[in-house]
Amino acid sequence: MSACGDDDPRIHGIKSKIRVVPNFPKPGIMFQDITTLLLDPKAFKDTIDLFVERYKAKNISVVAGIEARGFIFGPPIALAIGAKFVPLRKPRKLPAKVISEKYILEYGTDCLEMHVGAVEPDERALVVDDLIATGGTLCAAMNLLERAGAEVVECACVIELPDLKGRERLNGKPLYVLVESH
Ligand SMILES: O=P(O)(O)OC[C@H]1O[C@H](OP(=O)(O)OP(=O)(O)O)[C@H](O)[C@@H]1O
Ligand SMILES: Nc1ncnc2[nH]cnc12
Repeated sequence: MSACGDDDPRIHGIKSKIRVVPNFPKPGIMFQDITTLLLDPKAFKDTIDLFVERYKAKNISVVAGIEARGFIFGPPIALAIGAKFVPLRKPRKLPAKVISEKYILEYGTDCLEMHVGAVEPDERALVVDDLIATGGTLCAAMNLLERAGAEVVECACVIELPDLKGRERLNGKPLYVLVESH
């Protein structure tokens, strides 16, 4: 599911504020830079509002945000829909007992961790990040939540790189994005 096909006038404004930086952090990568979106209060608010409108009546109790850029978009969504926010962090950042999931990136490998006890069995979870590329990060995030017994209702990203076919790694779990970049 994507809002790209919608005729919501806010989508064009959001897309226009995402800066594309060629060859960062490696040759051949077209880096989608959301820091320029954050510089525009209307485009940033429109981004949050679109997610809040979609999720406010879906009975979601936990928004899980992926380090680092999911920490920008996840908390305002969580506050607006009345859900708790759970950070999914890179290794050795969380101080208490964690569960971990390794994954492969477009440009390397990494691991996500979640605090044990942050999520209760049967909670309804939304996973938030800025971008889906290969889908490895979202897949690891969903695995963490499901290992804790939560139901992942949907994943939500600002940007999808559809050419990398990340959706195919989500095992049929719905993904909602605002803009696509080819
Ligand atoms: O779909 P995938 O191929 O898994 O890639 C998507 C992930 O890559 C980026 O994060 P990155 O790992 O660069 O970390 P950062 O946000 O800490 O810079 C992005 O913010 C996503 O989390
Ligand atoms: N092209 C890209 N731009 C920004 N973040 C990314 N994460 C993985 N691929 C990316």
